[in-house]
Amino acid sequence: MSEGNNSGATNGREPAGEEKRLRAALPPEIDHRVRSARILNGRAIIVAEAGDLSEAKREELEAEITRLLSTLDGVEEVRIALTGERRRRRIIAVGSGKGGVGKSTLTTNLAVALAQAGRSVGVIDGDIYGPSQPKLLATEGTKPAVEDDKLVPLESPYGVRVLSMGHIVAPGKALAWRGPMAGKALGQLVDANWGDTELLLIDMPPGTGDVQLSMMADHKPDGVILISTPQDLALIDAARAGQLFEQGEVAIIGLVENMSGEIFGSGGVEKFAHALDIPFLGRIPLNAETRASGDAGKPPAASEGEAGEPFRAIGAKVARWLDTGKV
Ligand SMILES: Nc1ncnc2c1ncn2[C@@H]1O[C@H](COP(=O)(O)OP(=O)(O)OP(=O)(O)O)[C@@H](O)[C@H]1O
Repeated sequence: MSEGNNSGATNGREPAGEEKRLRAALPPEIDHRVRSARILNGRAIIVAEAGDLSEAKREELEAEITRLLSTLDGVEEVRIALTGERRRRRIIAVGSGKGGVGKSTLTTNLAVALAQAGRSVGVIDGDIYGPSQPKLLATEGTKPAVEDDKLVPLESPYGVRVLSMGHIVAPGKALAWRGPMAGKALGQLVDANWGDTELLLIDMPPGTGDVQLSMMADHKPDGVILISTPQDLALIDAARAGQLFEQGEVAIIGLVENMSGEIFGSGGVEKFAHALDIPFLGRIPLNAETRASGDAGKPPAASEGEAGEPFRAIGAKVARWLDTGKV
């Protein structure tokens, strides 16, 4: 299938430029499926991944690509090859050393930002003892259905599916659970009927306890994002959490600084990331709107405002990591 150097003859454009031009005509939710795009003698040839799609959805995808590319200059015909390979669902854990550093807020908003960029994303609230995703993703008080012994994730209003222990057990009840039981409960959330969800973000409980260990044993994440505030103590704990994942051979996608600003300072996390040779993913300022919209179940990443911007930027890096293994 490699005809790299004789493609792009049309209009004298470089092949790389042609690929860019074709892909730019596709919305992100289609573009991220594209594995190659080129023009050969007026014919646009697109290879796209569709293993996770039903037959009807594959046809829709083909029709949409054809419709969008047919209008481009120099494209007389569109040929599409859909690869049937079913993509494996990816799991990314969001972890921190300390509680209260904004791990849940990051998980929610990252999920929303990635969903808006066309990914099919689910959130699992791994914080069995203090679940916050039902509130953050506006699904409080809703119970998931069970089909064939599996939980059916809830659809949040933001295009992200979600499952939390908070949807299943009465508030406070899980507090009495011992580690192994909590680990098992988390396993049930991961093994739920996630359908065509391609990415699961797991809001991990803080620290390095039993739940983390059983997660590594049973549902090893593909990567972990660590979050910390700029204070030294939080950073030291974050490094410890990072070590646990590293020992489990889970890739560290990078470190996020939260609550940057006058109170906690700014930039400390980036320096720390460099020192540990971990990619730095970005900085989320301390922002009253971020707190208020979290409490109201309206993630900032769901609207166009400034408070959503850092999450979109981090989301773009995570998307790159998913596609290329680098941020
Ligand atoms: N950048 C920010 N600006 C303002 N408030 C924030 C920011 N990030 C998080 N918060 C607020 O800080 C509190 C703790 O955040 P969050 O629940 O996301 O942290 P966590 O690390 O998940 O905590 P826990 O370990 O308790 O689950 C919440 O009230 C949240 O709204």
